[in-house]
Amino acid sequence: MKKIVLLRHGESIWNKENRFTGWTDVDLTPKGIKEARNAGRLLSEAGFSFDIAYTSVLKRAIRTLWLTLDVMDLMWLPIHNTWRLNERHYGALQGLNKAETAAKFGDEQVLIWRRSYDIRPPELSIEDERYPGTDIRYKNLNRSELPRTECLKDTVARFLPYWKNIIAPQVQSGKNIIITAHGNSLRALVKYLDNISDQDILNCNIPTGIPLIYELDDELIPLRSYYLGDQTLIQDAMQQVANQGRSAG
Ligand SMILES: O=C(O)[C@@H](CO)OP(=O)(O)O
Repeated sequence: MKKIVLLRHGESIWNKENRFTGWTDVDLTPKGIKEARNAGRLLSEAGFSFDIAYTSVLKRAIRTLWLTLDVMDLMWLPIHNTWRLNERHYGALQGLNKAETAAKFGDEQVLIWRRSYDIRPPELSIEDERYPGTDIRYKNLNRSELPRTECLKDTVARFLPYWKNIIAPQVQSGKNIIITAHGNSLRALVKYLDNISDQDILNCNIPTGIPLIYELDDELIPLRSYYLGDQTLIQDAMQQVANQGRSAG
């Protein structure tokens, strides 16, 4: 049996401010730092160790991984950063407050933008300062790879080649791996692994800073998956993520 660990970054500044984040490179809050350290503790206590780590090119995920590995005394571990694990690009919604956007456009519309599988949020123009084309970390990407907005289906399409060609062969060869990434890039992987329908993925919300363990057979088909930690708190944390897109009244 193979095991992989998926970890969403700890609380970020824009999680706390309830803003659509996407590819915006915001850092962790003090609570997010604590969550990342706690993830390391939970993993150590459960006897996990790793051979390779994968993360995005966004600091909230990178720092979460560093803190987790620090607690586990694994800072020497090779880390592979890829834009393919970045959060889903939220287009022109990036920076807007989620509850205010729901008050303006309705809870239903915001739920569609946040969780529908194949409907994209409004896109950025390439002149917009939020467009990733001028950011040096993406200089080797071509125009067609640089998103102006993404739905989850787009995130699945850009992440899956990396899973299939880079990560899955390592898992199959027996390496223990951790993937530290984002709510929606991890939903993309969960959808693929568990073969969740386009409709049902709407109800999947991944909380910050809680290790999600997948046990897989030799074909990398999941045998079971579970979060490490207090299960009641985890259910609450998932519900909180779902509620972020609701208007206050
Ligand atoms: O804003 C974002 O980029 C994501 C993750 O924080 O949010 P949501 O859960 O609304 O998809």
